[in-house]
Amino acid sequence: MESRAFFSVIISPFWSYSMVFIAALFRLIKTLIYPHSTPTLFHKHRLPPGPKPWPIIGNLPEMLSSKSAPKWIHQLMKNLNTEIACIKLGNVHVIPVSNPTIACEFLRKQDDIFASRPISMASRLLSGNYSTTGLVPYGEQWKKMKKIVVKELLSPAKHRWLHGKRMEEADNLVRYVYMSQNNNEGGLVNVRIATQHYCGNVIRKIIFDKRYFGEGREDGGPGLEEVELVDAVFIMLKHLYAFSVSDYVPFLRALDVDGHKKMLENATRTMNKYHDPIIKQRIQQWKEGTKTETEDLLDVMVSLMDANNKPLLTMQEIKSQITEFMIATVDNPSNAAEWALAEMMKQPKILEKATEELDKVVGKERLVEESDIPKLNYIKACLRESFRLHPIDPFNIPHVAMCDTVVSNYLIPEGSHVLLSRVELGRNPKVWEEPHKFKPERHLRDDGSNVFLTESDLRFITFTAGKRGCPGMVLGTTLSVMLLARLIHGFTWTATTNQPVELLQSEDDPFMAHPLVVVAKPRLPNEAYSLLD
Ligand code: HEM
Repeated sequence: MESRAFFSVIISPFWSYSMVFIAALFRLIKTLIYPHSTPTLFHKHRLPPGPKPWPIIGNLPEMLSSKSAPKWIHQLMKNLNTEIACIKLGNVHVIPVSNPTIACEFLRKQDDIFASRPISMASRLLSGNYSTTGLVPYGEQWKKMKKIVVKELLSPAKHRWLHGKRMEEADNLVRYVYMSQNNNEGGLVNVRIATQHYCGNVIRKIIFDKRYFGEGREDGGPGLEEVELVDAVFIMLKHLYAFSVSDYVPFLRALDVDGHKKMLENATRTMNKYHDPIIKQRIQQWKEGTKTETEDLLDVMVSLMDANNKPLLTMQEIKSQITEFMIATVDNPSNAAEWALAEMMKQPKILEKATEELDKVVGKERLVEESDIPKLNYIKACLRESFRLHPIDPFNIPHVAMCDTVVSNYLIPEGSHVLLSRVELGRNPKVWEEPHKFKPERHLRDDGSNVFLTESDLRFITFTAGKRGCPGMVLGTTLSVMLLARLIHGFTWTATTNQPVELLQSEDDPFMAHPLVVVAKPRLPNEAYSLLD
């Protein structure tokens, strides 16, 4: 009798409707929080450790009250004693990582799942509404552009084809430093200007076959136009993936609360002002048949045809891909060379060893050539050390999870933004002995074999690995090595008495706090520089 009463309660219509309603409510709430969740993963695994999020806004209040989002994230990981964390910004799970084994799980083992990029105000603006390669979420557009970039624009054959243009700029670099001489005392050189503009000149030269947009300068230095353009590139870089609050709180988007949008629009306008007329004219020339010879990468882009003999790239794709190449080329090599030279000046034995290598491989009768690069292992070790210790960005470009998955036994929900920490990977004390010391020897191999700038084990970040790995590896290596090698081989470098070299990082970004301004004196016989006339 009692059991009959019990079952009649259980199955009474009121109770069964209530149970169904409660279950549906739970499911709705969960779907709102985790729109595409995989139930078993959510049962079995926890999110990586992290601060407790507020409803809806997540940990945005803590992030906004910190001076710098990257520093706040890194400090938080230290406080939690973790090498992988989960921070909620609005509805987005942000997953910072500072351990190479975990980093390899994301970018090598589960590369297919993490091959997308976030949607953000800055990436949309800079990529021309996602018409490029690097800033574009995974999909057909990315596949199309990556194929073109790898096979048509940055292929080994194109790299060889563009050798002459790169060498012209390597000579211009030496000319610019050489022309700073007053008398036998040497000349004062702002190394940051020399390195940033060398990179800007090379990419401009190989794309547009042009180094100056305006009159230029006698000494080979940047004109006003080039200064304006490179400044615009660094504004773009600073505000791309810069934790803009409106990316996490959609209803704030129209307000541009942190002013990032305005700054990016101005920078884009500057770049377009110089690039657009050249691109438009070139497209016209090819259309009219007044240009038929392929002389630079812009010609290659304009003349690529699809199966129906129609242009493969739209004007927007050409414009935006060129902007992306500019952003991708200028920052890493210039920053690595500036920091490397400063570190080497602080440890003269290292500078001496690098100079000895250069004299042995190149001699003193000529300047460094690209064909010397394979033999310059110590120079490459110095550059690796600079990339490890002084990365230009605190984090790698974000990768986005395309479905729920488990990494390092933690749940990583679909849509998570994975941020490999360039700073903390390179300085992880479990991986690197004396992590804060500039010690190029750690990158030399016992058997004396070739040193590369690539680091596929992700113990620090240069070009990363996998689907979204950098397609500019060869060009990036060439630029970095030629830059540092030519500066060190061609000149002796000393600090001025009133401005000693200080290895101090800027509060706001990964640059040296003060540009490296030091005295350069030619160290080769005059004949070695004669080709520069
Ligand atoms: C030393 C120089 C360079 C370094 C250290 C570097 C580093 C990187 C890194 C870390 C990424 C992101 C990889 C990832 O998401 O995991 C990347 C992507 C990319 N880089 Fe580079 N890069 C360099 C030079 C260049 C150059 C010269 C170009 C082209 C002119 C270039 C074009 C690209 C492109 C298009 C992507 C996006 C790839 C994709 O999303 O599929 N990079 N680079």
